[in-house]
Amino acid sequence: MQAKQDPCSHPGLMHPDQAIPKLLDQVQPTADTEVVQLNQAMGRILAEDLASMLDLPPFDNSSMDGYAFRLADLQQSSTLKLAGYSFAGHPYEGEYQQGTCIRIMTGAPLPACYDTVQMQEKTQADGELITIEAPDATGANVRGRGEELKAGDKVLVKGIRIGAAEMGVLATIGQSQVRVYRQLTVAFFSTGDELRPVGSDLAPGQIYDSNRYSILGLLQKAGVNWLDLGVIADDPEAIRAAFLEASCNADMVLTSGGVSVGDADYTKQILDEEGEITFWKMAIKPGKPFAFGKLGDAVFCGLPGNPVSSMVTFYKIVMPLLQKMQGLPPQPSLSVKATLTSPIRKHPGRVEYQRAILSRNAQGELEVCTTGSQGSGMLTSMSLANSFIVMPQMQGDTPAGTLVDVEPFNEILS
Ligand SMILES: Nc1nc2c(c(=O)[nH]1)N[C@H]1C(S)=C(S)[C@@H](COP(=O)(O)OP(=O)(O)OC[C@H]3O[C@@H](n4cnc5c(N)ncnc54)[C@H](O)[C@@H]3O)O[C@H]1N2
Ligand code: MOO
Repeated sequence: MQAKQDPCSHPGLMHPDQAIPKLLDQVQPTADTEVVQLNQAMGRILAEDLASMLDLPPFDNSSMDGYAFRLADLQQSSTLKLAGYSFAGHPYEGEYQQGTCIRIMTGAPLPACYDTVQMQEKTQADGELITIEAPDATGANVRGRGEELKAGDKVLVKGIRIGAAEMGVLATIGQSQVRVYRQLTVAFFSTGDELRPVGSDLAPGQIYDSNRYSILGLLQKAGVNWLDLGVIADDPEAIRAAFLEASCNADMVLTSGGVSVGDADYTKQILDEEGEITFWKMAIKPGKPFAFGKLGDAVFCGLPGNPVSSMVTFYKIVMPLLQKMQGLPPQPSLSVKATLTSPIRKHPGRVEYQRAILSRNAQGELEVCTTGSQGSGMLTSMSLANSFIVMPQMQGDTPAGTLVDVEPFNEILS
């Protein structure tokens, strides 16, 4: 018997693997850049390749608290005479004398002509006479000038997002300012007469506007400015006015709700009049009625109103669009195979992103189960999950024990 088709699917809906690259072709990376102080650079996208201005480390130095000496001197005697001190920031400035050693601290410059360091624990001090256990090789416990990087070596490449490690690397190479791409602005509004702001009372038939907050969270993770246009009533003129304001002030106009076929679903209709819808509906669950287009110079993305649909379409479609517009290269998603521990119910027709918990069993093998009911209004299915099970478009019901594709959430969703 043939599996029953997904009632929400219909022939001609494009597979996300085909549709998303087509949408990506319709947006361009910003060309605008600005210079920011290093302490403002976290999360920004680097707009230039950067080479080190210095050797790293900039001078030979000790990796241990101990004594510096010439290894050859230890062949004459294992006891050397203390000739001076080298502290981090206060190098030894005397000359090398045969048969001597220098008290040296971690990070302190290795004095010229001394070639090796022994850690304190492998030495014995008797006044100024230091007995040293010979290390295996010349250069032991020495971090050589330029061993990490030579001046002129490329350190960071254009198009990376500056994270905590990059902040440190930039400081290490002496970069007090950095050129980054302009931060994009995304204008957001939700539509729906049933929506009320959190903190207010609910009348019968009303619900809280939760998408505003889940989408705000995602936009913050995306590293863009957020222009909040609030909740717009299901009124064509109010939606039109919001679109016009948004398109004048933002690189992307993002909306939630009103993209399906209901009597009050005006978002798509008004956008058709004021701008251009170039794409509507793909074979994805949840999120089929996702809409895409242009509004003036801004890109338009219409997220379906169902709370899980809006998050999934943001993650799978809007996020890669924003990444490209920000100047980031494509960020491939990680996929692993895991064994289903409970059956999955699915109609053939759309690729499904089932919210799931990925873990390792006692044998160390990857296992996965769904978070339970998968209704696209059930936002707790997202908050319980750490991954998506990605079910192929024409797959039907799937028994426990099947090996399935799983995409662990990346930093955007965690
Ligand atoms: N006859 C059909 N009906 C529907 C279809 C279809 O193909 N034919 N598609 C369904 C699918 S799939 C989806 S997804 C939804 C999307 O509809 P809209 O984008 O028009 O969204 P709304 O109708 O405005 O809302 C849907 C649902 O989500 C709730 N919602 C909306 N906004 C918010 C918000 N900001 N915070 C929390 N919850 C929100 C809203 O109350 C509705 O329950 O259409 C199906 N229908
Ligand atoms: O595409 Mo919808 O998100 O299934 O409810």
